[in-house]
Amino acid sequence: MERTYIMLKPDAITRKLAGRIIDRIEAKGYRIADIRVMNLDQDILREHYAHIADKPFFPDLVSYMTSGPVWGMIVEGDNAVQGMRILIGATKFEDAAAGTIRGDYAKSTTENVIHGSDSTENAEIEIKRFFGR
Ligand SMILES: Nc1ncnc2c1ncn2[C@@H]1O[C@H](COP(=O)(O)OP(=O)(O)OP(=O)(O)O)[C@@H](O)[C@H]1O
Repeated sequence: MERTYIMLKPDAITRKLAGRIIDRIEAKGYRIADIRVMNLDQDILREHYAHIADKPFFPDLVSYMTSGPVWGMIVEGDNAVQGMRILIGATKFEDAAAGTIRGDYAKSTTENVIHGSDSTENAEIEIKRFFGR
């Protein structure tokens, strides 16, 4: 059993896609072990996105991620980290395949609906960051 940190981003919530996305996660056999509605601030985003904080698109990313609440989730299952990344699809909007969550719903590379941890190590760091455990 593995766990990963998944976050439905503000556009997923305002566009009322959360139910459909959670359906796909559960249909794949994963379990939502915890869920939390949060409003993120600049400080936590600087920490979470430290690897891209110097990129030119970072200010747009912060205004997008603070534009409304996000739903943070702990998702559990076999190979959950890699499996969720496959279900989510590519970061680049134009590369996200049809049938993946981003391929079907993302409107741009920034407004891309969902986040998933990229390694088991980062999953544990992110779960601690957003759930404190
Ligand atoms: N070239 C870009 N232009 C605009 N926004 C970008 C770009 N690259 C990344 N982003 C935004 O920053 C987020 C984090 O980028 P990262 O490179 O960590 O991709 P990711 O691991 O697929 O995404 P996430 O960490 O959200 O799961 C992306 O999900 C996207 O919202």
